[in-house]
Amino acid sequence: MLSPTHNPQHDDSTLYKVSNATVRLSAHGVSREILTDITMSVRAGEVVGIVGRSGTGKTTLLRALGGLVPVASGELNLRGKAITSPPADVVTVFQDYVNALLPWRTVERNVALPLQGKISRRELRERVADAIAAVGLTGREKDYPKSLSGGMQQRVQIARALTMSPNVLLMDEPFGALDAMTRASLQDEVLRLQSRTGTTIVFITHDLDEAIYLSNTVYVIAGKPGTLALRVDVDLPRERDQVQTREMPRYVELRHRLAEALDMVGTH
Ligand SMILES: Nc1ncnc2c1ncn2[C@@H]1O[C@H](COP(=O)(O)OP(=O)(O)OP(=O)(O)O)[C@@H](O)[C@H]1O
Repeated sequence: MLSPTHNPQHDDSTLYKVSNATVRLSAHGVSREILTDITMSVRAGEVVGIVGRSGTGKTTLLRALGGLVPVASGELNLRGKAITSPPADVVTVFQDYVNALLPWRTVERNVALPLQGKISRRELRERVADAIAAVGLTGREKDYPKSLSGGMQQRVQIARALTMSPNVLLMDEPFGALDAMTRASLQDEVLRLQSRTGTTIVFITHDLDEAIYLSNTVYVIAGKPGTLALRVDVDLPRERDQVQTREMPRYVELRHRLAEALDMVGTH
């Protein structure tokens, strides 16, 4: 289904390059600096996790990467070009799954929406079925969003993003609404898909374990305005396992460093 692109082991070409970027947003006529002095890069095929306390600007950073908000100063480049509008091959999965789906369309018709009329009906049917299977919703194709749990609705949104075969997938707390079991299996499904397709993923999570488990690199955003306080390279074997990976001494060490940067040590 998804076109093979880059493999992180063999390709370290820079996809995103962000240098000293500042993002300002205005509300009620007052402009405020939300992010300051952001410098980061994302390689093609990398999985990058962003963690940080509430209100530090994680969603704003993701929106900037998706071309949905501009940088006020500094640079934000995708493949060497400044981002001025949402790039065609970048797909964002929003936190607000309730409003992300069209209530009058069934699961399969929601998933099919972005590609309708753009590819043959046969290919569309196949891609939709693949994506629905990938998020574990086979059998629910004809259901309407309102008859699904919040977690299932979020999975439909993820399936819709997958059918688009994006080169870059930006996800804002994609698994936040899911129960622990579903969350673990969807994490593994995303890892499998990612290693098969080389899709670059940048995602936000409040869960340090999820950040380490899925990522090659984790960034901590802290402060107001938010800035990148720490970058952690997750130098664990890329083959992750829900039990073994989390028991590795290195995993525990990385978790501790992140918790310290988030000021969680001693309180959790
Ligand atoms: N459109 C907007 N206009 C003005 N300020 C905004 C806008 N959107 C967000 N903000 C402010 O920017 C700051 C960062 O918000 P953002 O949603 O990026 O943080 P976050 O780290 O994703 O938070 P959370 O973890 O709670 O989702 C907050 O203080 C928020 O009030």
